[in-house]
Amino acid sequence: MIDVGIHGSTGRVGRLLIENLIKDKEARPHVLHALEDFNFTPPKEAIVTDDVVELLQKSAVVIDFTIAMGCETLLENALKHPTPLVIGTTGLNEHQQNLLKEAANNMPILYSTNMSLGVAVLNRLVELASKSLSDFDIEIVEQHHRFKKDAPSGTALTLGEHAARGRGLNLDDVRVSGRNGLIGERSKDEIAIMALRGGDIVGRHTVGFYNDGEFIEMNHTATSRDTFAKGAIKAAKWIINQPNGLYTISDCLGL
Ligand SMILES: NC(=O)C1=CN([C@@H]2O[C@H](COP(=O)(O)OP(=O)(O)OC[C@H]3O[C@@H](n4cnc5c(N)ncnc54)[C@H](OP(=O)(O)O)[C@@H]3O)[C@@H](O)[C@H]2O)C=CC1
Ligand SMILES: O=C(O)C1=N[C@H](C(=O)O)C[C@H](O)C1
Repeated sequence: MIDVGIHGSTGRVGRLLIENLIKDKEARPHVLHALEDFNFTPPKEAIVTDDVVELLQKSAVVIDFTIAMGCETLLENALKHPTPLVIGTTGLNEHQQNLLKEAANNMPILYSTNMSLGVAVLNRLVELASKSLSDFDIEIVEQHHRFKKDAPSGTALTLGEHAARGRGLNLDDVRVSGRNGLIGERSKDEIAIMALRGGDIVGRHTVGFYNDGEFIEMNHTATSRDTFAKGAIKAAKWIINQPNGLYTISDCLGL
């Protein structure tokens, strides 16, 4: 039985991780890290703690769905207490992304801004389309629920990175985050990533390739957060058998 630790246990995804792990035959929710009280009843046999070191020391693998600062704390402590990690938290800044790469020298880490198979495939399709449709303008729109704290979504940024890579570009050099006022004509290489927030949208991403006389739009819509929880649990079972390094859900899915 794989003893799974959850960082972000009281969250929207954390709760689903617990619910799925309770039903799992190979893994169990063993250590639940929580800063605030649960708004549901956690499994009585699980260890509940606010100590991230205890979380790392008593888990065979830790799954993190928190916020960027929480993920940073986990990574800093994991450097001293190496443990296989599955990280889904988005909105990581440059320092936190570098910390992730440093930690991956000491333990296997799977980091994905989206744990669904559908988005993993969409990333590959976007990179191919970007390369093949070299004269098409690329625009990305993401839609999420009103509670989402970071923007644009990590998924949208990853899609943008694949689109840029398809044209030999660096997303940081060509990304447009908003348009307002007399901004002039659109440049050929720019890739816009726009965020919409409202309601209970789980996650919807549209990548459009627009040219004179025609356009293509590729869309992924998540209709249940369970998709992400199931993907993360699959990743947790996989990462514990990997050598130290930084992996994505595509590695786990064999894409
Ligand atoms: N990769 C993927 O497939 C997906 C990624 N995500 C990402 O996962 C993250 C969480 O999403 P979601 O579950 O909706 O968010 P929630 O706000 O519902 O949950 C966040 C969790 O993090 C905890 N937390 C907050 N601050 C800290 C901290 N400093 N240290 C430790 N824990 C902390 C909260 O605990 P408390 O309530 O006690 O403060 C809560 O349990 C986001 O970054 C989101 O973008 C979401 C879905 C899919
Ligand atoms: O916050 C969310 O809900 C989600 N966040 C992830 C992201 O930022 O891409 C993944 C998914 O879209 C849901």
